[in-house]
Amino acid sequence: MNLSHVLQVSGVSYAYGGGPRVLHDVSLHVGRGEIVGLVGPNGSGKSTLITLIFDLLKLRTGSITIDGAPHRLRSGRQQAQYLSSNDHLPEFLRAAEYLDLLAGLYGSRVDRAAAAALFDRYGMKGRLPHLMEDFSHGMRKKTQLISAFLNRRPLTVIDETLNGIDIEALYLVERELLRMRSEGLGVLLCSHDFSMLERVADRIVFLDFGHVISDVTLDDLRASGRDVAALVMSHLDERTLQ
Ligand SMILES: Nc1ncnc2c1ncn2[C@@H]1O[C@H](COP(=O)(O)OP(=O)(O)OP(=O)(O)O)[C@@H](O)[C@H]1O
Repeated sequence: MNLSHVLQVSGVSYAYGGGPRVLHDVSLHVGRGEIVGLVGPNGSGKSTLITLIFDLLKLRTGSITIDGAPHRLRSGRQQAQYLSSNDHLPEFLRAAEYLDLLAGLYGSRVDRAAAAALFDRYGMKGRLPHLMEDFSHGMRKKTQLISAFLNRRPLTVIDETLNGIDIEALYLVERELLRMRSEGLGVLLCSHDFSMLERVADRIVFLDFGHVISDVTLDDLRASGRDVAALVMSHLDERTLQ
């Protein structure tokens, strides 16, 4: 086990029910103070992998540790937070109550002043006491993100959460992710937005049909004269020709 990794996925394979395998011997890691972009075509297995990391699907083959602890144990699970791709938040809660609920999961309390300042910065001034049923799609996503910024776990996994937020918020989120990195926190960022990944990620893991095709640092990718789109497209071209 490498103690400098906040996430270690080793030899994970998975099949739903009696179906075919959708993940094949997947290994990847996220280091402390590292942002890793997870990319891959639709159906390549990104969400399945994330669901396994958070023990929402039962892992049968391989192992996963979070901050050095098995992902199934409370000690591991409490070190990670997950921002899902959807905007399904408990609508009967006020935003402040939602932030309290999530902080409570990690045994902490919300810093009210910090929460209000973030709501203000993300264009939602005065909305903390409001029911989330009145929030737009982008406001729900920003509320999820603000919760993650307040809770600051060693590992944050973001599954397409940035879709649908405005450009100003995206800029603020990118800056906050870089700040988290500088604090030694790890982020697994699953996205189809390659230009955003190129601005913030240190490394890219590319999945296709449940296989890790490539695990490369942005520095090495740039040194080879390619970008993330070129990495993906060259593989898809090869696959088509086979
Ligand atoms: N609940 C399920 N039951 C059976 N098969 C599933 C289920 N969820 C996903 N799959 C299959 O697993 C494979 C991987 O799907 P997954 O959702 O993990 O891909 P993804 O990379 O997250 O895709 P996208 O970019 O579209 O979100 C696909 O073949 C999909 O059909």
